[in-house]
Amino acid sequence: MFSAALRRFQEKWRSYRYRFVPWVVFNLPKNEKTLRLVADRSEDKVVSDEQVTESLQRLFRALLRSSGGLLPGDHRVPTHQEQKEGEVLFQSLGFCVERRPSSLPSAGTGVFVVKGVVPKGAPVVMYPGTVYQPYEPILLQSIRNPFVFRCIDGVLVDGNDKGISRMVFRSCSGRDRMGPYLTSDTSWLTDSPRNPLAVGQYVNNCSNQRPANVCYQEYDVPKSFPIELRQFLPNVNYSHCTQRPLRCVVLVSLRDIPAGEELFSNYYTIVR
Ligand SMILES: C[S@@+](CC[C@H](N)C(=O)[O-])C[C@H]1O[C@@H](n2cnc3c(N)ncnc32)[C@H](O)[C@@H]1O
Repeated sequence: MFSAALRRFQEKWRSYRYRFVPWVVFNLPKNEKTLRLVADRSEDKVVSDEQVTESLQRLFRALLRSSGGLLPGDHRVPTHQEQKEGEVLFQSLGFCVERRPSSLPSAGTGVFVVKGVVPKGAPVVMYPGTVYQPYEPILLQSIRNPFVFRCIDGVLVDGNDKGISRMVFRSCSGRDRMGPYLTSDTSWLTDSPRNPLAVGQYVNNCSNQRPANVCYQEYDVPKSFPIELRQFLPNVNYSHCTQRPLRCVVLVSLRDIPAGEELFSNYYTIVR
């Protein structure tokens, strides 16, 4: 009985320790190899914003075609094979990613490359969720929520697909619709997202044994991003009135990643 209680405690601790500041500080030296010191947002770029835009638009155009939506000047009929989002991802970017049980014991779900090879410097997955400016209220949503991602400038992205977080995302997404156009995608809240990249909140933390193969990169969606492609963006602003461009976070590959590998990022980025 005592050993069962101890096991339960150990499991809870393993899952909680990433949010326990003294543990994080004590373990920083162990993560030195992958630890990133970031002084300002421009230092955070592994690839240029233009490259991120290009990759996302290539995939979103293909997803739009496969769902039957034709782009201006585009008269192609979608083939049956294109119906599956994973296949569309493979055809457009050369790899597929999926959520699966992590290769680490008691780490829950992780994200794996399941087909093809991710080349170095590619946006591999996106971090979905509601975007909060530093002054906006997130207290309730953040309680016992390991999915809140903090950007370098204090902007927060709540990638939890359950509870209040889920309701807030759905409500903000419905609110921001522009006439016939949706400006964000709520399907990342389900088991089969329309945008197959929208699983980045499930990427687990690296260790010395499992070094990071992806890193977070913040991406502000440019004004020129086509309105008909915004329906695949898995992020929405909490406040309708925010003047800032929509913040997205992509995870970019640090090296070539073959099929079969789990993605690992570094949760500890220190802002100087
Ligand atoms: C953002 S979530 C990642 C997705 C998570 N694996 C899940 O199934 O919900 C962060 C949580 O994942 C777990 N986790 C992440 N990296 C881990 C690791 N290297 N070892 C054990 N647990 C880990 C911890 O419970 C942490 O609080």
